[in-house]
Amino acid sequence: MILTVTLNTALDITYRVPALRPHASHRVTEVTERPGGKGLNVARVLAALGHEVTVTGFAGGTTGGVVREGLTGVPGVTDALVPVAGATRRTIAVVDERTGDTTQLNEPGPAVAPAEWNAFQEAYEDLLAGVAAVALCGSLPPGVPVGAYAGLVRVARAAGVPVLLDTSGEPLRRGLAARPDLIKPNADELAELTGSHEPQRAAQAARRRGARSVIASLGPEGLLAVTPEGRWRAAPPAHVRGNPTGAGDSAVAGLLSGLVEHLPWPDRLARAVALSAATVLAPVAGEFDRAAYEELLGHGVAVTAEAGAA
Ligand SMILES: O=P(O)(O)OC[C@@]1(O)O[C@H](CO)[C@@H](O)[C@@H]1O
Repeated sequence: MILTVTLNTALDITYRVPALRPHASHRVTEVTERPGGKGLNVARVLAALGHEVTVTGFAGGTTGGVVREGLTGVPGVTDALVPVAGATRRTIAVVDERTGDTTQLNEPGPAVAPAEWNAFQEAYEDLLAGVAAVALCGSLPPGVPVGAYAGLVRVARAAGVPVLLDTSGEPLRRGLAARPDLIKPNADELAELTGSHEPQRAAQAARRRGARSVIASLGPEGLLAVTPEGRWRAAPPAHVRGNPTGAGDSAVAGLLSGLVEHLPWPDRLARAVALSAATVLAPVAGEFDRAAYEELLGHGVAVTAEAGAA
């Protein structure tokens, strides 16, 4: 069993428009709605790979109800979301059909009361018993303390559960000090965290600040892994075009599944890159194209060792 935490769950709404233009009114040609927030995306991909997953975090209001309803039909996913009085947020992705570019608008999320945050922390401790790994994913809703992830990392480590942290900004900075096993920042998040725009150097700096392993996602160039066991780059065969929403979450699912299956790093990275690219190729944001995934895993992804000590 794997646990994913999404404190700021979302109802992800994707609009397709012929062309997105500022100041203009648009006719939406297609609308899709699905349960979102990074940890829920990670959970769906893990379940599709055959893992049993429990999801927790907060859900409330009508949107929270829609999110929970949407999870009921997903085999392998158990809903352990904690109720909150405020309404779960919506996020809007607007896809420009002409260019394929996506513009993302994320609401802040519900205000979480101190009693609700305490209830979550109690539930989290109970859920950690017996899980093989936990992923802490995404932004924090208002009211949740900025050091929340640091606390959740500490509790997981005390319980002996490997912990992956996928967030940004101050919550990431504070979370690092609690020494997570793995972080998966993108190049911008890593630069913001460390002040270095050179991914190798920035990843090493993030390790010095507390992360055991750093897997930097470099967009179309794939992943850079800096770990105590070595350094690797993993890249898809060619530039993959499509909607990148959820591609990072699929990479997290690949890394986490590889961790609990005790795969060697190169295999974990190949899986993460193949899943990520197959998510970009899928027509619906946050889902992956299984045929493309298998094809990429078979021949497509190149994993190369990098020189230098980890
Ligand atoms: O606001 P956050 O929590 O950072 O990101 C939320 C979000 O944009 O990330 C996912 C894609 O990675 C979407 O499902 C989701 O709505």
